Amino acid sequence: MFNSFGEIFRFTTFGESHGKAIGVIIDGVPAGLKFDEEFLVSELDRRRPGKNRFATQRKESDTPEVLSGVFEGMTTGTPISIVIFNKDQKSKDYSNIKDIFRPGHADFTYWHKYGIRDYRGGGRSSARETAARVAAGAVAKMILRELDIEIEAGVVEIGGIRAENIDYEYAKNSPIFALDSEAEKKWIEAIDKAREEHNSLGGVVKLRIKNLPVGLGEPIYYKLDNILASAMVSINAVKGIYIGNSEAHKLTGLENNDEISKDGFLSNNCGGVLGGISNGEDVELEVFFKPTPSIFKPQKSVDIYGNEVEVNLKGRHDPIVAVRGSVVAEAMAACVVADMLFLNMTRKMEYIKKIYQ
Ligand SMILES: Cc1cc2nc3c(=O)[nH]c(=O)nc-3n(C[C@H](O)[C@H](O)[C@H](O)COP(=O)(O)O)c2cc1C
Ligand SMILES: C=C(O[C@@H]1CC(C(=O)O)=C[C@@H](OP(=O)(O)O)[C@H]1O)C(=O)O
Repeated sequence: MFNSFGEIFRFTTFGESHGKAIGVIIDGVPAGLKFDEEFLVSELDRRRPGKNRFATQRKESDTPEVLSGVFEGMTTGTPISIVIFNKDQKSKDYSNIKDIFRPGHADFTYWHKYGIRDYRGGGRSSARETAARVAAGAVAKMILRELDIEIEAGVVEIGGIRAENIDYEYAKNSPIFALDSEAEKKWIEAIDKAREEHNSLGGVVKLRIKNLPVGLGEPIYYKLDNILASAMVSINAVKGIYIGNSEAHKLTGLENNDEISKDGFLSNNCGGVLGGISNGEDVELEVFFKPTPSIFKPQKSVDIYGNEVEVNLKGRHDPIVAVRGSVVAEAMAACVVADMLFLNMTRKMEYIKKIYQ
């Protein structure tokens, strides 16, 4: 596979935003891993909608039910399936846009591709699906924890306002996962203003992976940065990523190169990846989210019959996607790293010999 992930640790999600349930089936988890259900619940809680005014007001508890793959608190090596039942759909809110395409959302492309569309809350294209990804990410994190690999993320930019001081600890208790307490005040004002004006904002998430060994990633077809990029851009509303210093393209070679001493690298502009392979430094990236497409302002569009119409939306929507998106980005990074670790093992004779000794 050239540009995707899921060679060994892989998952499939299912379900629609207003259907009965959403869920995930995870393959490739080794047997004998302690399954921390409390942690799974807490990860889903970090992403869940309806928690505060910075998120959609849809109220879902996102309580997971583990259906398979776990016995007496341990993984069995068989597929782990997790289901989350939808509780607060309010599908009627979407009846007036049943035949109309929302600007910026996937309604137009789904209709033209399939000729049939679950219009209730965007169906499969709704980021409700990302709850299932966070469940997969929680399982990946359970594996990574055993190896002291940690993944942290938070918001570094909202509405064009950039953080000046990055503090990952601060983000853990911020209602908007802000990486900077000063910027947080300005961001909250900007989000409140956008909500009052029935508009939305975009943002950037910064993410780091700590304690990775040197050597994860393959030289051409399965580069660590390539696969991280693919995983991140697969998240709804993500339009790009940057590996390492996002100002690097403005620097000279001398400024940008990370010099090396016998104790290690003297800087980390490369974001922990050289030639597609981890170099042992923190892997750092930025993830760019567009503004939420569903806004409460009249906009021009067409219906499925080709008539020009004015769109007026109801429903409940995030005033900014990047905030909850930061939890989804962490989950996707965890899945990529778990997969890369297992792949790395299968590509080294010394590990394979150890397993068969
Ligand atoms: C966590 C999260 C929450 C989102 N919430 C909303 C929302 O409330 N309303 C909306 O229109 N889009 C929301 N989106 C974005 C849409 O799902 C996305 O823009 C849409 O599927 C079209 O895909 P694209 O933007 O990648 O082209 C959210 C995305 C994420 C990651
Ligand atoms: C329900 C969630 O977020 C949803 C993401 C979303 C979208 O279009 O992406 C649209 C809104 O919901 P609906 O699908 O009902 O239109 C959000 O509330 C969730 O994250 O669990």
